[in-house]
Amino acid sequence: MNQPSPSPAPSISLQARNVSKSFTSGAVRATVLHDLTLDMRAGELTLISGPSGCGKSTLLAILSGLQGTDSGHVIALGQDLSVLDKRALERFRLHHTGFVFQGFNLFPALNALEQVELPLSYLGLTPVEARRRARASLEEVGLGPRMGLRPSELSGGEKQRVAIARALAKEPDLLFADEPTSALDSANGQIIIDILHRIARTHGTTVLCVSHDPRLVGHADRVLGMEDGRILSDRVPSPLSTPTPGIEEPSA
Ligand SMILES: Nc1ncnc2c1ncn2[C@@H]1O[C@H](COP(=O)(O)OP(=O)(O)OP(=O)(O)O)[C@@H](O)[C@H]1O
Repeated sequence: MNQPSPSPAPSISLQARNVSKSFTSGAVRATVLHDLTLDMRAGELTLISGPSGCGKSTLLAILSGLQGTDSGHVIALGQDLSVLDKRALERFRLHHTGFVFQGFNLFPALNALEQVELPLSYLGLTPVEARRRARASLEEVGLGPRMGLRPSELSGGEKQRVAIARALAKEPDLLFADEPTSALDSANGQIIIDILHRIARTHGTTVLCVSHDPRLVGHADRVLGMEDGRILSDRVPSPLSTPTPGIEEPSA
């Protein structure tokens, strides 16, 4: 009799190898990341948590190729980012990464559908395909009925959902979120982190989220505890038993 085949191990999609980073301010040089080595897997939401100033945003910026390392390497989707020139790095980010920030970064004059469509033109999609993807992404974050509204007509949580749809519509392999819930109340923060979690699961995206909000911990697949530029803990949190209100699981 055939044995059922074991489900494949999630693939490692993003690696930091002995990454160090320092900043100089006046006469003082401070090391912000100390020789960090990490592996992140596709299909998982990894949360980096830790106190203010411990180096979370710097780590996210380095892992996403926005900043370079002083020493060590970042290998993203098998590509060593340190060997890419500026142009190649920009192409890599355009085609493989999505970003969500604390401040939403939306254009005041554009409605939700236009916000999501705009960056897709840089990917060379036809207007028809861009519109299809933008609509699908907005539906996925629960904003189908509100895609004609401008930022001034949306709540903070809805604005962040537009920002997530904008990142998602690019179909990125790697999705980076820097404090995506810190401008939101607790209920909206949970909705946002659960959407990010669901994107990881349903699209196989590697989602890396940086936050100092301890309420998000139970919503991640993996939590890295950071202090003073070092990862001090790496754990799988206990799953939450109650679903987040306001967001339904997709049927497929
Ligand atoms: N471009 C820069 N120039 C000088 N110092 C910097 C620069 N970027 C970050 N730092 C310093 O590096 C340290 C870590 O900053 P970082 O923003 O990575 O921390 P964080 O954990 O994300 O903090 P927070 O939770 O407050 O956002 C801080 O002391 C910060 O002042």
